[in-house]
Amino acid sequence: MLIADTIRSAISAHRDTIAQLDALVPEIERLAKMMMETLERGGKILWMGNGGSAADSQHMAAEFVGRYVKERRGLPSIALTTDTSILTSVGNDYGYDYVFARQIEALCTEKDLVVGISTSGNSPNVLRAIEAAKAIGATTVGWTGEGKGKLGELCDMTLAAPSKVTARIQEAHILIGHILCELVDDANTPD
Ligand SMILES: O=C(CO)[C@@H](O)[C@H](O)[C@H](O)[C@H](O)COP(=O)(O)O
Ligand SMILES: [Zn+2]
Repeated sequence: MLIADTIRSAISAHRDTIAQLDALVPEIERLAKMMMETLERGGKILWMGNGGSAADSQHMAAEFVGRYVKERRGLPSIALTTDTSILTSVGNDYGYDYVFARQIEALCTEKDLVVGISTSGNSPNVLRAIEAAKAIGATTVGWTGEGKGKLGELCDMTLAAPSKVTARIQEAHILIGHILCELVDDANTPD
């Protein structure tokens, strides 16, 4: 394929995926309300994922703790993907499947909302952490691709980006994340 065709093909697939997000408006609105309720009751928002979804987790926690656009108080949110000492010790001593679950056990309360980001919906370390969060009584949310995977069966709610391609799914996830930031900003700033 010509290089320009590869570029156009990626842009076109991205556009198709993003265009289909209109169907998710009610679910995005529902998740925004769940996040606002979590923060109002003194809970925090925890994020996890692997690879690009680890980067998304960190990106989202930074938007909450720092700021998105508007000036507002810092909002409690933690990416479970960042502490290399925890990740390597838990990975080394218990196995990679437990790197997020152990942090959930240590940090999560029933007031919290836990977001597991997995394009396949089947990453074992994310699944184990969601199981741990459910055992604690926290609210659980999955961001997946269109297949939803096992995460879709486990979580209280799932946002399934309408694509089977990891990169396109990730691109939809970060748009959804930014929309959520805007809604949470609006709820935490005076008119
Ligand atoms: O960013 C990408 C691909 O775009 C990769 O790093 C990707 O996130 C990794 O392969 C992940 O391990 C995939 O895991 P998951 O989304 O299926 O849970
Ligand atoms: Zn990627």
